[in-house]
Amino acid sequence: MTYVLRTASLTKKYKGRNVISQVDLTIPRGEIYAVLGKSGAGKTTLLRMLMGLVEPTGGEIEWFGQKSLRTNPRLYEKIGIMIGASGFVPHLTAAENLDIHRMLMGVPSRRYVDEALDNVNLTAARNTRFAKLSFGMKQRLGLARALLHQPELMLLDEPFNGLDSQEMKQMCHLLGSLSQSRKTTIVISSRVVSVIQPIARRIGVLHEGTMVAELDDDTLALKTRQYTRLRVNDDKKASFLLEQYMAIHDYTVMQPGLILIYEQMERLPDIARLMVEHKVDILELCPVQRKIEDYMIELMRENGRGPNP
Ligand SMILES: Nc1ncnc2c1ncn2[C@@H]1O[C@H](COP(=O)(O)OP(=O)(O)OP(=O)(O)O)[C@@H](O)[C@H]1O
Repeated sequence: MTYVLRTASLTKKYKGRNVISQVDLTIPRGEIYAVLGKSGAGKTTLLRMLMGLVEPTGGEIEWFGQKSLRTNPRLYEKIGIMIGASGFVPHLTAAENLDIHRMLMGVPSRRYVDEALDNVNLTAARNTRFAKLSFGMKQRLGLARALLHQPELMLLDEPFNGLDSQEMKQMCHLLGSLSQSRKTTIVISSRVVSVIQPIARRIGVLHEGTMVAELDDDTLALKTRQYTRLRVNDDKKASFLLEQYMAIHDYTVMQPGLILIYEQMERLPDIARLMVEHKVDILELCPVQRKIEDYMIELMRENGRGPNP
């Protein structure tokens, strides 16, 4: 497998305090990797180190197998960066701003500017001065700049900030299709898990500078799947009844009396009837859809780093 980006024991200290601690990442070509964490977790610091904008205090980063962007500046031709909508000239239009970037990146054809504007739905605003664009439009222009030169690796720090849900969906769709059609590798940071979950192949959960977990999409689907919660006075008898009368086998007895059932969600009334008919007392019976946000909080607690109040 070709790895586009790797870090080993990547660490950043500010004033003697670890802001990023020993982060190991291995990101293969074409993957969308999301760095998830609440405010202050260290996402921007991590992304800025990956962008070559912040010098690590310790550890290593490898881009396309090379250890330094400074001594290999041409690597930037393969990398698209988005840090909000900073660095645009306010009195130039959206298209003019992108054209500057096109020239800087040595992209020969103006067609790329039109294509980038079209990709982020900003064709109609191509002649609008940057200062007059809405916040969301500025964000989208930032993304257009990051993808204009068709980079192999995109590093996007909180690209969804300021976007409405429709715009977020469009951006997710665009990033998903870039990763599929061009095999673009995308590292994206966000505070909002529900936004990035649909497109991320893996999510790294960053908490107080430490990567507390890395979850692939199968694990996430499993951890957040729907189930029926059944609490009874006799879990052995209840389990027997579920298996014998309803052919339910995908369940776990979590603790004495508490059964989580992962199949036949629609048959909740049948479960109730079965238990009553066989004189099993039902103390609780309800469908549960665990939200991914709840799972993340649980994860942090498990790691002894419960979220701040
Ligand atoms: N230049 C700096 N000097 C000192 N401390 C810094 C500096 N940059 C970041 N920090 C600190 O590092 C920690 C992580 O900040 P960072 O901006 O990376 O977090 P974040 O997860 O991106 O947060 P947010 O979601 O709010 O943008 C914070 O405690 C912040 O105060």
